Amino acid sequence: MKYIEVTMKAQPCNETITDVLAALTADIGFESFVPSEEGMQAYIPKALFDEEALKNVLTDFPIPNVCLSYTLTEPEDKDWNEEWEKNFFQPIVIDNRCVIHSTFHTDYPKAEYDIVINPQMAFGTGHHETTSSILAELLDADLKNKSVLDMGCGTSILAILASMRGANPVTAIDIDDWCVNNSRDNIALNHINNIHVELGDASLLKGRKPFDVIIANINRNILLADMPAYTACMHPGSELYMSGFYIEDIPAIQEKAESLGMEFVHYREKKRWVAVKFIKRI
Ligand SMILES: C[S@@+](CC[C@H](N)C(=O)[O-])C[C@H]1O[C@@H](n2cnc3c(N)ncnc32)[C@H](O)[C@@H]1O
Repeated sequence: MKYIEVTMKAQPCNETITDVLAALTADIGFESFVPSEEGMQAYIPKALFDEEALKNVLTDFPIPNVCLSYTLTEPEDKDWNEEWEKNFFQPIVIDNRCVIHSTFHTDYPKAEYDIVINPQMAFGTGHHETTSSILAELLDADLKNKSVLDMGCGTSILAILASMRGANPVTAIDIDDWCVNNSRDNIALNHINNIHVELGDASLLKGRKPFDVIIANINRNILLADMPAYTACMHPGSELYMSGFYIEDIPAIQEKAESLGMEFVHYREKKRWVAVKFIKRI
């Protein structure tokens, strides 16, 4: 898949501004973000790129007195992958229990769960706050023999940890064929054989048997739109973990979830990004 690289400059520039910029551009389809001192580079599949939507995000930027500009390039897939792997992906340890590294890392800490990810263009190395918060939730959850669905699986990092923690069977779904292929590679790299990967969205869930646990790290608007499809394949007691939105989005997410018979359990916050846990009651 061809990606567009957009270099955005903000004046002034700080972490809050790049976080808000990442959240707003994620809502219009951007998938990967690399902050810099002057702003950030963001990546979007060429097929999804809508320059007018980008201009609107920059024009309507909610933080006052920020001057924003952008330039576009179309990087070669291979160059981008090599660049990203060399410069941006360092091994990461979650809660002292789970290490995530790539095949090109030789020196990384040992941990109870050792996950190998070659992310290429897919989202999900454990570095983003949303991924690490859900990984931490999965480390705390009882997943033994539970059926798990990972919606918006990206690299399938969450599905892989769920499987390592005893979940069975595991289904991983992503709307992006690059992520589906990358998931299959990562699942094989980790010698896992109970994750079934599918290309598509929430419409694939119609008529499915209930899952014991559903994980969805996507974004606020997609979660609000797709939550009815998720809860339609849950039973009383099923757990739903969601991330990809900010702390101020919790009331909207909670209201929707409760209208679908879900009970709020708790949330985790990292740099204003949150992961929430719900249990289906009816
Ligand atoms: C924020 S990434 C999360 C990746 C990974 N699960 C993680 O936690 O790091 C969101 C993923 O959702 C996928 N996605 C976007 N819209 C979707 C939809 N409607 N249904 C399923 N997947 C979707 C994107 O392609 C992307 O891989």
